[in-house]
Amino acid sequence: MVPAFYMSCSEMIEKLEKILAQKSSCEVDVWPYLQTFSSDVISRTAFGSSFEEGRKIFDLQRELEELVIKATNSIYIPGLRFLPTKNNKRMKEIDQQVRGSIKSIIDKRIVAMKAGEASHDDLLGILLTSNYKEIKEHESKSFGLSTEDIIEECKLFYFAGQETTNNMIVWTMILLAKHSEWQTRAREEVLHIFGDIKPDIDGLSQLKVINIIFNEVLRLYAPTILLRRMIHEETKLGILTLPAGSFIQINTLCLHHDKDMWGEDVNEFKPERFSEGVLKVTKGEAVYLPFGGGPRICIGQNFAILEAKMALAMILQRFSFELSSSYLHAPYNILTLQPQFGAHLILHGLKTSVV
Ligand code: HEM
Repeated sequence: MVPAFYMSCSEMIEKLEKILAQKSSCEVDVWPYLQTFSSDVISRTAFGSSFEEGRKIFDLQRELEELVIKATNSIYIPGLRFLPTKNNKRMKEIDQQVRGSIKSIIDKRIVAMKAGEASHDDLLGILLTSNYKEIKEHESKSFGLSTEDIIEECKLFYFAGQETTNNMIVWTMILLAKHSEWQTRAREEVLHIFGDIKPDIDGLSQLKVINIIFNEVLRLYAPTILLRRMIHEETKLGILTLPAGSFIQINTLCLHHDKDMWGEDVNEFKPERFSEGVLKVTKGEAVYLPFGGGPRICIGQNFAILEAKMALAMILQRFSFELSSSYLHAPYNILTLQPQFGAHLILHGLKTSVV
């Protein structure tokens, strides 16, 4: 996992350094670079050796996501989604291409697995190996996952893990660009722990300032702002009685911006509120849910935090940054909470040469 984070981040840094070239500073919209970074991380961890094929699949997934966003933003006409419009045809085409490509990777892996050659250290390898064992144990294909299930798992992994994590990193960069004192503190911590060497897992787990910065970023700009639940039995909630079968939505954004809970400075960026831990500030109440809660809590939260720490540590080692005058602050929620017009920052190259 960590080598995948490092490799993908090095590629991103290289591109940013090329833009800076001989200049000491320049304006860059960092948002697309962060999107490619988190997408590459997921391709590498999901498909390992089949990374390049995975990357193509995820490019298609991203195109599909943009078409879904376009459809969501247009006027709702009942039944429109069944008509053969240009958008609908392309969405169908992409879906078929994605399924075909994942299936071809799976087929190749199964052949390699049977010949004892497949790698087991990526998501696909782990899924296929455990599935193979399950089917073998029960001597029946009705156990384990079908190829369709595995395709869906790979797609879910991308949707759940890519956009959310790059949202978190992009809002962190925007907030640190705005609050230079926290950017300085974060960089001091990174340089104190890693100096100019490559970040490793032990060092990443020591990053305390960056931890509280992430907590505050996830409070102010939680990437997933709605949690959905179906109630299975009649439930009392305060003065309400909710019948079985009710569908409820919990708005994380409202919880995270509740003055009664967080105080008058609720809308301010103050990472120090988390300095004694999440439990202390929430007093044990379920009012901070960036990763959801209960049995369906996000399974990728540690993955996401580690990935974001690697990215931020490497960025802070190489660049300082501030908001550009062309940055427009417009958080908008389309599947996840994104900066609508990108993240235009002025990057300044630092003189550290990291190995
Ligand atoms: C900052 C990054 C992330 C945020 C804010 C986030 C947030 C969430 C939230 C709010 C949920 C719903 C939980 C609930 O209903 O209680 C969720 C579910 C999920 N997340 Fe994440 N996530 C992030 C990163 C990731 C990553 C990197 C992965 C995979 C590598 C991932 C995989 C999943 C999966 C598979 C689920 C569904 C779990 C289930 O239904 O049992 N997430 N995430």
